[in-house]
Amino acid sequence: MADYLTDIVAYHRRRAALDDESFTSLLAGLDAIEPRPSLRSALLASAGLGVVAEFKRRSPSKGWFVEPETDVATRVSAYERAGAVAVSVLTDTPHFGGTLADLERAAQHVELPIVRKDFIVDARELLRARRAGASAVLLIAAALQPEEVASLAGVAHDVGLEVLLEIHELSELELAELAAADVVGVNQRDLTSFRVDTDRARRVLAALPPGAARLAESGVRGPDDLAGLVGFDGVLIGEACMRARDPYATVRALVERGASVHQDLRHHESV
Ligand SMILES: O=C(O)c1ccccc1NCC(=O)[C@H](O)[C@H](O)COP(=O)(O)O
Repeated sequence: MADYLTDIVAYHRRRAALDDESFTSLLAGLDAIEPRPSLRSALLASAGLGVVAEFKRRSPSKGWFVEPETDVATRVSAYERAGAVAVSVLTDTPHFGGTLADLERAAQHVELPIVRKDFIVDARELLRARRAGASAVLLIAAALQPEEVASLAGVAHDVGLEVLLEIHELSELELAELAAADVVGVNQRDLTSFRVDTDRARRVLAALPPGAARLAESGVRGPDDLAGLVGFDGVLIGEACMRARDPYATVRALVERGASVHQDLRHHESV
C-alpha cells in the first residue's frame, strides 16, 4: 500500500503530465516582475525565533481548519500586523484546499516574504510561483530524486526565487548543498505516516549547513512549544494559526515568545 506522501506526489506528477502550457510561454516577461523580499534574509534578521505563519484551509491529516471559502487576505494581513517574519501559503487544492490564486492575493495584501508550499515536481510550477508573487518555493527532499532537486533549484534561482529545502533525516542533508538551499527546513511531521516527532528538529540542528537559514516546521501548538526550538532562525506554524479565532492575538503571542526564548538563552549563556 502506498503511503500518504507517495499518493500526494503521484497526484502532482499526473497533473504535470497533463499540463500543456509550455515552459517558454510561462517564462515570457517574468524578468520584468519585481522580486519579492527574501525569506532567508527575513529569517536571519529576525531578533529571535522568527515566526513563519501559514495559510492552509485543511490538511490531509486533520481535515478542515476553516470554512472552504475563508479569505486568505484578511488572515495573512493579521499575521503581518502581529509580527510574523514571513507567510507560507499552501497552494495544493485536493489535499490542502488552497490555490495559486490564494498566493497571488496574499502577495497583493502583505509586504512580507511569501513561501509557495506545495509538492513541486515540475519546473513550470516554479515560474507560476514567481509570477504569483512568491519569494521562495518549497522543495521536499523525500519527494524528489537528487537530480530533480538540483535542476528545480537551479531554475528557481535563475528566475529569482529562493529555495526552502525540506528534510526529515540527516541523510537528506547532502541535498541542501546540491540545491544551494537558501533555507533548510526540518519538518517534524513524517509525511508518510503524518506522525509528528517534536524532538526531530532539535536532533538535527547541529548538523544543518551554516550558510542557509534554519527553519523548524510542524507540530507547534502554541508558545510553550517554542522553547525546544532555540537555535533555529525560525519556525513554520500552520494549524495553530489557522484554528485561531483571533489570528492576530495568536500569532502575536507566538512572535513574542519566539523573541524571548532566544533572550532566555542569551541570559543563561551570560551567567
Ligand atoms: O499538514 C499536514 O497534515 C501534511 C500532511 C502531508 C504533507 C504535508 C503536510 N503539511 C505541510 C506542512 O509541512 C505543514 O503545513 C507545516 O509544516 C505546518 O505544520 P503544522 O504547524 O503542524 O500545521
